[in-house]
Amino acid sequence: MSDLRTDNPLEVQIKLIRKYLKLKIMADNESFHGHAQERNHVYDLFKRTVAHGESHSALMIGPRGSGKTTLINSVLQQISKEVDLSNDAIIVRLNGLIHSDDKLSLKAITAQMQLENAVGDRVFGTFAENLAFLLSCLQSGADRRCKSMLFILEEFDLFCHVGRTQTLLYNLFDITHSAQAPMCVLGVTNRIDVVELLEKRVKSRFSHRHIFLFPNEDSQGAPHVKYRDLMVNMLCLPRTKTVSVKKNRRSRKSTVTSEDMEIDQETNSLPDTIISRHPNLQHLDQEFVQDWNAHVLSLAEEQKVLDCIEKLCYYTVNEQIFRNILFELVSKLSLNKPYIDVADLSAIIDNTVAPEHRVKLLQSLSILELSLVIAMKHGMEIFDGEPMNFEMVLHRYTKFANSNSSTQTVPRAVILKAFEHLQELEVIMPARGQDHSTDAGATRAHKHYRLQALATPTHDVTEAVTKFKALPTEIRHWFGNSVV
Ligand SMILES: Nc1ncnc2c1ncn2[C@@H]1O[C@H](COP(=O)(O)OP(=O)(O)OP(=O)(O)O)[C@@H](O)[C@H]1O
Repeated sequence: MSDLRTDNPLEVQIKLIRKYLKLKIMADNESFHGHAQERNHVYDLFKRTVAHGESHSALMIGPRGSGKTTLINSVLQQISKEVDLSNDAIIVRLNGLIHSDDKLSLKAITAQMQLENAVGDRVFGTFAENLAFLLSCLQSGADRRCKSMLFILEEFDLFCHVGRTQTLLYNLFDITHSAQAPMCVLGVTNRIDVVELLEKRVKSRFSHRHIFLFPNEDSQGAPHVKYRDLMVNMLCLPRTKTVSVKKNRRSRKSTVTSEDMEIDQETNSLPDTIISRHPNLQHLDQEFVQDWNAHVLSLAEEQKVLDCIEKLCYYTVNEQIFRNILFELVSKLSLNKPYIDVADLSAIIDNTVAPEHRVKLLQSLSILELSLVIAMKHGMEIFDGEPMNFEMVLHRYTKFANSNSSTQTVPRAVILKAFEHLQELEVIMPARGQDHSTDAGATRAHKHYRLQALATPTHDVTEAVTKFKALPTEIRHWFGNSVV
């Protein structure tokens, strides 16, 4: 409430709008749209497990930010309204990034099943024994009915990583395969080849049920039109009934001359769970809401907005990135700027995509990698843009490092690794005639001697070095003085 203490009613409303929209864009991880078939599939698996005690396993595969987790949350939300989820089932969520070995996973499973006390000081011979004990603890009631288990394994590919035993997966899939207990194991990943990572014994117990979530696959029409509609639904504020926006008397920018335009009310409002945590949001003035919605609709009609979104879609169709853009846009709202500015949208999209991307990539390099880029830039300046090989770059870098007592000496193998990483990132690329197998000489040449050229414009390197805050001063000086 404290941030709403101001006398200016317009300012209060803008703050409320900003807060509401920020929550809607970022904090709402339950409202899912599209992919009805895939969603039904997951719903079906979970519902059968919880309501009929069946056992299932499946993998959900889709690129980053395609809404995999949101889909699962929305399904669980729906099922919780239909059955008593908290009493009939236990949901265990594991993440391959956090639960990096079987011991940690088992600890998390025990904690999420609330069986720490039951386990106590007990020592188990094998992983399977431990898991069987946990499951037996769940059998309750006169008929020894077992609670259903929903295992959601995020970053599933990391559970099958090289050097990691797949005991957890083996045991979970074994339970679903032999239907020992009502259990659904759902692995979530962005690696399409994930099944290839499974051990033979694990693979044979997996149901091979795949649920793919590819952006745009389920929608007709161009992605930028879909995103434009998403923008309208994200930015519009909810009203009690289906919204009918007429040209508003106070909306200076509104170009909506049409009769009524409808806003999809289902995806438009925040879930009650979020609203109840922020009671202030109910103080939104309906007149402001109407005015704001008219503004958003008029924005969506502008050709420039569509062009900007089309440009973004050319580079990426990741909804998470699009939401980040909307979030930044909403954050700019203030008393001096009560409406969304198309110029801001354009600038944010430009910042998100090229050419700033290259500068950001350079800034994300390690100090050693950036030093090699600088060494290469100097070398190419001296030799009139001639490409250089690893030995030449190494020579320039070592010369600088030796003349600078504060620069750490790095083993040659580490420098070579950094050089190869630059190649992978395509910051440097094989010089012409070096990249095709037809050039037998070049392919036969040892990798240390293959000629490489800087693939990034030098002004990008200059910009990256200038803006690189953590760059040691001597490297900054070296950059400005190629003779060293
Ligand atoms: N179809 C969708 N419906 C609703 N929100 C979506 C959808 N697709 C993406 N999002 C939004 O995009 C963001 C990322 O979604 P989410 O975390 O579910 O993706 P993910 O596929 O699980 O990503 P990761 O692979 O990184 O775990 C969230 O803010 C989510 O609300």
